[in-house]
Amino acid sequence: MSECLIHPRPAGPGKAALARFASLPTSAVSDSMRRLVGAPGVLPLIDQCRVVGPALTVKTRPGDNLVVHKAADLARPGDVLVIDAGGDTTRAIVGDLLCRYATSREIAGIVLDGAARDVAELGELGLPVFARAISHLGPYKNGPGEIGRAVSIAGMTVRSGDVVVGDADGVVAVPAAHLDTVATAAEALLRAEAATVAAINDGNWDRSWIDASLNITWFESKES
Ligand SMILES: O=C([O-])CC(=O)C(=O)O
Ligand SMILES: [Mg+2]
Repeated sequence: MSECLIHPRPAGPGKAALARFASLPTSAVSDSMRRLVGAPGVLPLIDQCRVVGPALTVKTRPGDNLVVHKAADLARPGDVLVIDAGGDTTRAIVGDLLCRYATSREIAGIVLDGAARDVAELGELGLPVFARAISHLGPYKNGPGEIGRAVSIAGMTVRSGDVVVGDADGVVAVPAAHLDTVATAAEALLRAEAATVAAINDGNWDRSWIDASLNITWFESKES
């Protein structure tokens, strides 16, 4: 027997707060948090990887997934399992069976600071899985671990109840206390970017900001 600490869950985001993130890209969300929050290197393993949902955090011993199975039993429909496996990439922490079970429990996705396997089957299953690496070496099932405490995913702190947004660019977690502020900023950013796209398409994107920010020295070429 090994230890598994299980912390109480926070209330989590309301439906309206979650809905605001449904179509926001990760890039706009992280830009709206001063470009300081992200999990570089934790990337989607399958195509069409888009997930939004409250985090249920898991800290597991690197190379071992016993507590991840426990967390899959405790998760609520719509949760994203956010697993800190210490960034270890030698052994897969999740694979086809665990992901099938997660899907049967309506878990929305998995974010893993570690490795996964059975990638072909995961593609067929369609569960959004984000991981640092792929490894065919399987996990041990001995524990210990912890469920529901703050974890670190490639340097990004995630707490249970934070909103996880994942897409083709990776994953970002928005602290539960800042959901409305970040969503409002991201929505404004998307409106501004849409205006820039229109200007590019019309051939009139104002480029004066580049020279305004640079102290340029031009060297004459010999030919001139
Ligand atoms: O053996 C494991 O626990 C991981 C795995 O491959 C699966 O869940 O299919
Ligand atoms: Mg497997």
